[in-house]
Amino acid sequence: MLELRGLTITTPARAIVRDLTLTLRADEVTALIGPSGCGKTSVLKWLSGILAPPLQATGTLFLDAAPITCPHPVLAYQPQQDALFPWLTIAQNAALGLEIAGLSRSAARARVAPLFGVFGLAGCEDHYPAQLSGGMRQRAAFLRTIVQDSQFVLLDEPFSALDAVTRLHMQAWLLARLAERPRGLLMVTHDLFEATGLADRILVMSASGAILRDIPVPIPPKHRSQAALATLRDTLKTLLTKDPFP
Ligand SMILES: Nc1ncnc2c1ncn2[C@@H]1O[C@H](COP(=O)(O)OP(=O)(O)OP(=O)(O)O)[C@@H](O)[C@H]1O
Repeated sequence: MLELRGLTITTPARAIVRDLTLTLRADEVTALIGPSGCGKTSVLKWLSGILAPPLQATGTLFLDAAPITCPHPVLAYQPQQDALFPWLTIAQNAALGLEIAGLSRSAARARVAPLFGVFGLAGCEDHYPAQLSGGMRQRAAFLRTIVQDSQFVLLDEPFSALDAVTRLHMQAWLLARLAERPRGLLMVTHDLFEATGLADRILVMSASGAILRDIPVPIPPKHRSQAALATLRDTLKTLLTKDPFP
């Protein structure tokens, strides 16, 4: 279990996140939703250890009740921008996280290779990021993140650049993979269909940077239909539109 206690993030002008506390279970998908600019990305950046000045933060993170500092190998992070290295090929980019974690180059390449076809990237292994579409780059960045062994995965709008059909394919792949090997996911999304379709719990942030609601999704993923989730989506929409701007 990951427990974040008392996270406050400030710019030189104001507090954007205020005394935020949340827990992530190692086998649960948590969606983090909230108005644009309320601080969702900043929370993920802090958890991944890359929150940079002028933003300042105080807060404490516990892994199974022991304090840890970030970055920490238990957490993998996919930023909102794909952050692929432009001078590396897609195969090199995809394998990078595994190599940093200590796998040999050949073992890392062998681990990522089967996923190029699954993610619609077959034939692009030796291309550079600039040669790919935005959606392809986002899938390559997702591949680089999800192949890592970290028990917790932070995803910042991981499918936002994908067309509707590809997005459904990637979501179905992710659910199937999580059913095989449960992991703790924290996923920022603006898509209420995505949040209700994938998550076990939905955290709603307020415009003032606090957790407004922690809402369990009571239906197991394989039994979720659009109709069954409509009421929950309406509830979320109401919460989000009440206070739309920070
Ligand atoms: N480097 C920075 N300097 C000053 N303010 C910043 C900086 N980075 C972010 N902010 C401010 O912090 C607030 C939270 O930004 P953040 O990106 O975390 O929000 P968000 O909820 O992820 O937004 P969105 O949903 O639009 O991606 C915003 O008001 C933003 O302008």
